[in-house]
Amino acid sequence: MSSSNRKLPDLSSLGIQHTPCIIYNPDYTTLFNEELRPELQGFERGILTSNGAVAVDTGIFTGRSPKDKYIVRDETTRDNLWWSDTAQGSSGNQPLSVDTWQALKRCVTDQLSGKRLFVTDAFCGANANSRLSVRFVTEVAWQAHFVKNMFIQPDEEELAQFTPDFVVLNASKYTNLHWQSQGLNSENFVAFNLTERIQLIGGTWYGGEMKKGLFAVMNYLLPLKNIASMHCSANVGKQGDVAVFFGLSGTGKTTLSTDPARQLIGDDEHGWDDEGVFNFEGGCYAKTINLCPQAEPEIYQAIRRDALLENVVVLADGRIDFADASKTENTRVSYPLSHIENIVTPLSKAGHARKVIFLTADAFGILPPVSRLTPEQTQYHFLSGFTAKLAGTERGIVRPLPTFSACFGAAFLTLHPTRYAEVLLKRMQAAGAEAYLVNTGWNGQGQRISLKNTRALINAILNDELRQAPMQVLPVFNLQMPLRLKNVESSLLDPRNSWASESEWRTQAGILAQKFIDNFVQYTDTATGQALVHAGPVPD
Ligand SMILES: Nc1ncnc2c1ncn2[C@@H]1O[C@H](COP(=O)(O)OP(=O)(O)O)[C@@H](O)[C@H]1O
Ligand SMILES: C=C(OP(=O)(O)O)C(=O)O
Ligand SMILES: [Mn+2]
Repeated sequence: MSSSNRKLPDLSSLGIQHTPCIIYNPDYTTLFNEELRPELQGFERGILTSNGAVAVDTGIFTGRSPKDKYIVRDETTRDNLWWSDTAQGSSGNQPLSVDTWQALKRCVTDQLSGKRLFVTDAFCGANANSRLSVRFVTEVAWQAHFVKNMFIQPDEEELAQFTPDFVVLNASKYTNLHWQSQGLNSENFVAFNLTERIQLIGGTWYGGEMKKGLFAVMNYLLPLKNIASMHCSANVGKQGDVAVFFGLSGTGKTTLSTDPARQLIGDDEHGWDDEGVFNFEGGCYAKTINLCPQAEPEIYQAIRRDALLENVVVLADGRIDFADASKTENTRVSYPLSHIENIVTPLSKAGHARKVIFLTADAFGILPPVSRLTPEQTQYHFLSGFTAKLAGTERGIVRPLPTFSACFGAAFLTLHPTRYAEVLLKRMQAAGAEAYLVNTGWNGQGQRISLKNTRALINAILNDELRQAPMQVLPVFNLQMPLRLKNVESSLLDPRNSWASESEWRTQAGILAQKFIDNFVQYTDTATGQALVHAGPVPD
């Protein structure tokens, strides 16, 4: 049954008792057979699709549930975490008492006791000196498959020496009926204890909680070691030129980093240390809504045996209807990096980044498709993290919602945003990196810029055409944008052209500028923050 002959892990020290059977580090064939077992019921059951990949439904939760996320407030975290209940802005880190943690842990370990369990050991982080050795315990086969796809798979030798330094206990089948008396948000919880180094999951089946959960843990550990921890994708060109693409969900990190002309490092979570940029993950998690084989051939072809589809509609003949959003807009596929042809191997790492691209999906039609940022604007826009939240990835978001998400990933930050800005700035300065803002969103007519045009703009950044292009300055936002580029129509470069008149653009730009200013107030209690205000928009 298990692909590893090693001694089975001891779960009783975690409080999990009477385990009749452990499927330990299952290989892909074992997982495939487990997921398709005909007796499986409900959300546990996989369906074989015509391209060879298994598809599952993740239940009521088809996205993360940020309101159900908690971190134990104790000696480890009390003074250094970015808590949700401080005056300095609002983070997603809701404090949990040690007592409630213990109660939740008991419920989770009770749920997992006496069950046939999947145990998966994997790394988070490509570098031995900063990676986490994570043990995932789940009842559900496809959850083990998800983490096998998304995290870095140890080789046989590494498995033989594997000692977990973080444990994820996933009790997605458990419902917490005591949530009200415990002062929690709902019967679902995603809870972290950084002293015990354990994540508990109850109620939600969404695999993204494990993926982004460990990202939040890396976001805690790495900046303390002066390593930048970044919500970005990354790739490297033939000359060894590394680019990172920051952006909130749906802005294009996965799509735009998957570029046949450049080797992919990773699509979502990276660190930047003295050697360069490295991936935390071993796989990609791509959106599949309206996936078009012509526009995104690499991702389309990655959907094959060993990939795991989520919440897609599978037709009677096994084909997938990628246009069907009836379960969710956030249909997904996870696959190991090896499903993409042009990747960095054997480790997903490369040198220092020369280009830092901030992806924003502006739903207001105000920001230019591409602009070049000064060092101050880089810090300002990194701390602001403006974008529109797209439907699907988070519970309750059904239409694009303008939002400011610090460091383009506030939901995953464990420390105050300025910590990430400081480390990134240091790394960028040392590498002589330049920053650009790329708007992958909508214009004044409500049309989204085409993938083809965004790709052309990204190429112009990466091949330095944009550096040499004649520039003009967009008023209000004071952004430097190119007047002409070879492979895109010039009129597209100035967002004002998509409005009926310049004055209409100006009116709306003023409204958006005010939102930036209101949001930035949270940073103006320090001299550094004060000094950055002038790098932001100035309404008329
Ligand atoms: N101009 C564009 N740039 C990037 N993505 C676009 C564009 N137009 C449409 N899209 C679509 O938007 C989605 C971007 O999502 P994705 O790359 O998964 O974002 P992220 O990885 O940042 O969450 C994809 O479904 C992609 O096909
Ligand atoms: C999986 C996620 O990442 P992204 O949408 O950025 O790819 C997420 O935010 O839950
Ligand atoms: Mn992505």
